[in-house]
Amino acid sequence: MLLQKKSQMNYLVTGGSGFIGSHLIEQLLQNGHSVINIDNFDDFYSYHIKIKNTLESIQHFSEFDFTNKKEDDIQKLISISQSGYYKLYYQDIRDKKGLESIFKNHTIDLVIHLAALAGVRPSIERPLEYEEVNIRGTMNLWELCKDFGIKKFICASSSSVYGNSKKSPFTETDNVDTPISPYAATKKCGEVLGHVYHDLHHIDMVQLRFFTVYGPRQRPDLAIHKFTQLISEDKEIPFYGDGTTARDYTYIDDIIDGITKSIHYIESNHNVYEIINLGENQVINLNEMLSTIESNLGKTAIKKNLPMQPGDVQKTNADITKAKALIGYKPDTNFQNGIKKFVEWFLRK
Ligand SMILES: CC(=O)N[C@H]1[C@@H](OP(=O)(O)OP(=O)(O)OC[C@H]2O[C@@H](n3ccc(=O)[nH]c3=O)[C@H](O)[C@@H]2O)O[C@H](CO)[C@H](O)[C@@H]1O
Repeated sequence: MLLQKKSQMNYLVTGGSGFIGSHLIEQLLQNGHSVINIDNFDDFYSYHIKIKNTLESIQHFSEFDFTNKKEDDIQKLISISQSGYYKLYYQDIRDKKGLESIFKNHTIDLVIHLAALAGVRPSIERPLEYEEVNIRGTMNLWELCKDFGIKKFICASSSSVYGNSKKSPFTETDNVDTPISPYAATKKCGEVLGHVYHDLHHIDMVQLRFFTVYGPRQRPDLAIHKFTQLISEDKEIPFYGDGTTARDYTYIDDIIDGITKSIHYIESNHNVYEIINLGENQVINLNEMLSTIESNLGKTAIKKNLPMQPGDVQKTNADITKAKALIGYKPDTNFQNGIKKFVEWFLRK
């Protein structure tokens, strides 16, 4: 269980049972802070994975006996995870009343908002739900920050806001008026509305543009995890396009470094509104990504070639000059090492 350390700050993390959130909470707790986790255990992927993420984030390593009744399992998780330093709320950010009772019960120094409906391609099927969660849900949090006087907010944005920009690498001052998926548009909208709350209500804000994050606990729908799973089961992988689409894949430890440095930055400065790219500034195409996984697994993929998917951008590449200069961001995981660590985790889990 948790180390009982002196608490320094009270952080509210939304989406704290997800991939990035659970790593962040683990780090914050290890640094002696108190954390409130709000997560709705959305069925975008199995709640079992989110329960395991949560337990790992609080360093609870005993077996969890799943009843396979979601509500019961989550209640059990809540009862074993609560401590003086960690509180888990099974709560949807669309439900403002529910959120309000949490804000009433706690003194919160800073919100780190990671909860979202993620995934570019599913957003084309369910655009209204993406709007409800990613825009209205986010506004609910800002409304409550306004009402409860919470002045520090870090928000997850995405490299997808750059759309099919031909300019490379992408800098924060580039025009991002041409997103190509509902998901990307909701993230851009979050940046814009966030500025309104900063300007009108003096909420200091950092918007982090994450570039396709991977590593242990990666979401199972993201290509690196999905390919690794399918190859290991000798199943076909859906391979979109001709293999030339490319991403600035970012290792989870570097993202956590970027978030914790953003926390330090926002806590030490006033009147802040910043958009910051968090990537590696390293472009890997789909062919290279696949061959790196294959060589780490010691297996060859069975490829099912499919057309490029609507909403998918051709290439991403983060200019991280601003992140380095402003917050001291220092990513240091190259793709080969990152995949090696990911596959080791995958084979262990
Ligand atoms: C450029 C962009 O929008 N990036 C965002 C997007 O990740 P991505 O869409 O970049 O991540 P992904 O892992 O889904 O896809 C990576 C690469 O794999 C390809 N692929 C994917 C799945 C599959 O079954 N077969 C296949 O070939 C896909 O075409 C792409 O070239 O969404 C994430 C959240 O969900 C983050 O917000 C990323 O910043």
